Amino acid sequence: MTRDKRLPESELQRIASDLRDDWPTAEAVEFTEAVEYHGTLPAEKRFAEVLETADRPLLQPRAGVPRLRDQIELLEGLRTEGGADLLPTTIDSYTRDNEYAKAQEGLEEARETGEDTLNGFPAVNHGVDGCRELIESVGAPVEVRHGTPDARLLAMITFAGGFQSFEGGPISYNIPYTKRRDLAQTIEQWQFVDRLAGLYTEFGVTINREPFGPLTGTLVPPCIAIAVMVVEGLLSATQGVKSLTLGYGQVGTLVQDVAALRALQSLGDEYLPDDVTVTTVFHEWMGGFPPDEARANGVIGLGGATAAIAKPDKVITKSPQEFRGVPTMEANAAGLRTTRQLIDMLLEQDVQIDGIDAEQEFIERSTRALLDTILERGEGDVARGTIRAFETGEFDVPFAPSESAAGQVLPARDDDGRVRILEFGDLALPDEIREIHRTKLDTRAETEGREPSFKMVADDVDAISEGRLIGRPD
Ligand SMILES: CCC[C@H]1O[C@@H](n2cnc3c(N)ncnc32)[C@H](O)[C@@H]1O
Repeated sequence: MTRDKRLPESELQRIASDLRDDWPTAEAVEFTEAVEYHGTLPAEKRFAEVLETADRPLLQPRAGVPRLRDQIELLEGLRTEGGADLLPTTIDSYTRDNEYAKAQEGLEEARETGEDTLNGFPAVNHGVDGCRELIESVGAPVEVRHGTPDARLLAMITFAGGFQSFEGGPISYNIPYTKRRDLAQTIEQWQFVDRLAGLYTEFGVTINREPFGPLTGTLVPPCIAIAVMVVEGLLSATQGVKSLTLGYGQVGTLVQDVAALRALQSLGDEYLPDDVTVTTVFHEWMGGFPPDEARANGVIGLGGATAAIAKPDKVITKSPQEFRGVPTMEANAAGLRTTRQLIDMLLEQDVQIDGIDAEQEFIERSTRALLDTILERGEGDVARGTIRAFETGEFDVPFAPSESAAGQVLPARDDDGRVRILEFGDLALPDEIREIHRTKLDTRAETEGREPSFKMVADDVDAISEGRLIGRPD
């Protein structure tokens, strides 16, 4: 039975040795040697230290191409042309599905043709030495960004390869990313990842863990996103992780985004153990982008402005080519500079906005209601409680492809553009909270002369890519 219990070292070793059979590059992973290797890295490569000592929000893009030299060139370009403070390595989608043989084919084809045949960096195929060459060749700390439900081998190899930050979690990389993965199974697989990160930490190499805050990336109610972050943070902390960056995806409504980021930090500090350093990361809008690059820059600029007011520890930036997909280095660098411009212009201003405190209190009250139910369903065990609450629908994520989630929750924006809940399903929110959502959606319905309905949800999903925030009827 899945429990929120620290994985015994014997279990960690057994699983690691089984995983070695999954791809030949795993042979090179040797824990003690890897700890020594990390010890040779200079301070400016230590991810947690750079993040946790910064005096302003740090900027980090997403970026991943198949070949090692190209990845090095790309990351150095984003650092020097874009001003990235922290660097990513976005992993390809074959690797995310543990399809290492297909990733190998793609890598070999990329090497033959010079084409980017994969949509990311196949770190398992590059192996420990390839990862180390990458880490040594770029001028900033690097995080593994991916979307892998079973990320155990990827963690083994990238941790040994010098990476000191790793995105994802058992809910945030299951519910939004897969259809049939069993939640209990992904919780256990991520307990391995977190125990390995915890073990490196105990040997003096702090591995930063970043649960994936945006979830399905479109109109996710802040209380749901934050509840998932706290749950994944608790599961990681049990395994010995001491550096946690909780994430949140911009919804585009300034007051709600600032309130949500403040609630995220406050609830993270409250629920997670005192010896864990909790930081926050703000993902610029993860929904559909306008095709027009000037408008796309406007969306990115709003993200920068929001970050300047809310002051998260980190911002994941977007590019003006988001509508098209994977950006060029130049466009990705431009997204970094646009964000930086807004932050640098706004950061020192004393901006007072009414309504943020009230929204933050509402978000915190709603998040606590969800977390209380999860802990109650698990009789104090957050792993068990999470599984049960998803089974009953008391915990749920809108638009989730996963069969582990009921998928009954439907969000829609209120008259102010803030994300509210139209359909609750069995979500564990009490009536007085549900009433507030309904009242706010009724106000919008009155303004628009229509009933609150799924049509509002559909209109809101496309609104920003169409250049506005709320999907008002024409
Ligand atoms: C949750 C991830 C979605 C975002 O992740 C970006 N993304 C995906 N793959 C790459 C890549 N290989 N390089 C740069 N950005 C990438 C997409 O554009 C989107 O914004």
